[in-house]
Amino acid sequence: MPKITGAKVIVTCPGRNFVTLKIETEEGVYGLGDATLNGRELSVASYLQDHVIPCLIGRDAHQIEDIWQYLYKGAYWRRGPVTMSAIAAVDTALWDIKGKIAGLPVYQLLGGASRESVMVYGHANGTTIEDTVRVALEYQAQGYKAIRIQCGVPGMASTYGVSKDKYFYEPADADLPTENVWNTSKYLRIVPELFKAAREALGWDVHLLHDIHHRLTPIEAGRLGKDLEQYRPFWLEDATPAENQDAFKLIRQHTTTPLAVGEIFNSIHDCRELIQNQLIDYIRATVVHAGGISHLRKIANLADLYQVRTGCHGATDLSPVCMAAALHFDLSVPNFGVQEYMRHTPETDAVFPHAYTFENGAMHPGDKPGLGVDIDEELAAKYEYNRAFLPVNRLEDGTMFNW
Ligand SMILES: O=C(O)C(=O)C[C@H](O)[C@H](O)CO
Ligand SMILES: [Mg+2]
Repeated sequence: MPKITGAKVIVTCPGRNFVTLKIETEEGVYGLGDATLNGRELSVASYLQDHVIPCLIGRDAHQIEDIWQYLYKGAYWRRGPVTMSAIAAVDTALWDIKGKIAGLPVYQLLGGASRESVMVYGHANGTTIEDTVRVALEYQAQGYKAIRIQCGVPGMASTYGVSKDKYFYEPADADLPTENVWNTSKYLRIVPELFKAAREALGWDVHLLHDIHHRLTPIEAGRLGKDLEQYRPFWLEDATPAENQDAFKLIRQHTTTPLAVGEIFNSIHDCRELIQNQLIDYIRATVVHAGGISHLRKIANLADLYQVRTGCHGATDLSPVCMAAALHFDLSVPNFGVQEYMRHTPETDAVFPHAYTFENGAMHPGDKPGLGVDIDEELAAKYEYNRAFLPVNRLEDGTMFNW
């Protein structure tokens, strides 16, 4: 049996911080897991270093489910983003090891390919509607079949999803949280205009997505969903904070616009009622924050019973290790919807060489044994950790709000 002989946590910052777990076995086979939690990276690094790795040594790397249950139930203090990101990293690394030993890409271990490739969506953003539509046309020209559109709001200095850089979006932008300011009514006026212009320019054969990023009340989300129905959005994401899963009942009463939620979920319990009551259409949970491949499969299996499809989170703060694992999952899962794909910078790609590819709006994980991703530890060591916080958000009167 492939006994675990060691494990290390590699923190590197090629433009942004990433936390990677590397698990080694006595046969010399090692596996990688992404453990990056944007703005709280060192919490997960410590959780792994101080509370997980000592418990892994000597275990059979093939026993993925038993180790998962041990780390989940053994913690006593269950769930939460730090714990579940740490468990995710272990789970992902063990699937990597199992694939390498079997000589198979991980998707083959998950039941094989259920499709030729994985449809992805890119991020078109701009300070004005015209800017955003112009960038969306560039994505369409690159073959993207699905494009997220986010534009600036007149009268607001900043808004979610609009960055200086057109391709590399990194919200964790300062050593202490940047303070953003928000105005819902200005936002609600511009989004229908954005979709109108986008449909006129791009036509109807491309999927258009939008991320509200937790900033509306349920009734405001119902109104926006209704306003946008004529433009057929593929989904409205994070329409309202989802701690209260019942809140989505109110949105559902007012609109048929599809709803996606879950990038900040870390276990099946965060979305069970949303799925069972068919309050959402896509579940955004992903490998790195929702307990790894093993737990994400359980979420997807529940979702499949209710015709809810996957739409895994894939922002730049999820490392290429997570992207590789997500693509193996996406290729195999029966109720696949779409995969988010925010490109990483060349520096990041150099630290994490990988087999996955993009072509004509779709991706494939490749057929290398395991996940098909590696880490160049020497290069990673050149990029020191650099503390960076996600912004916070206040209303114009100073009230603390949702970022
Ligand atoms: O990619 C998305 O849909 C996001 O909402 C990006 C998040 O703001 C980002 O991952 C936070 O670190
Ligand atoms: Mg989002």
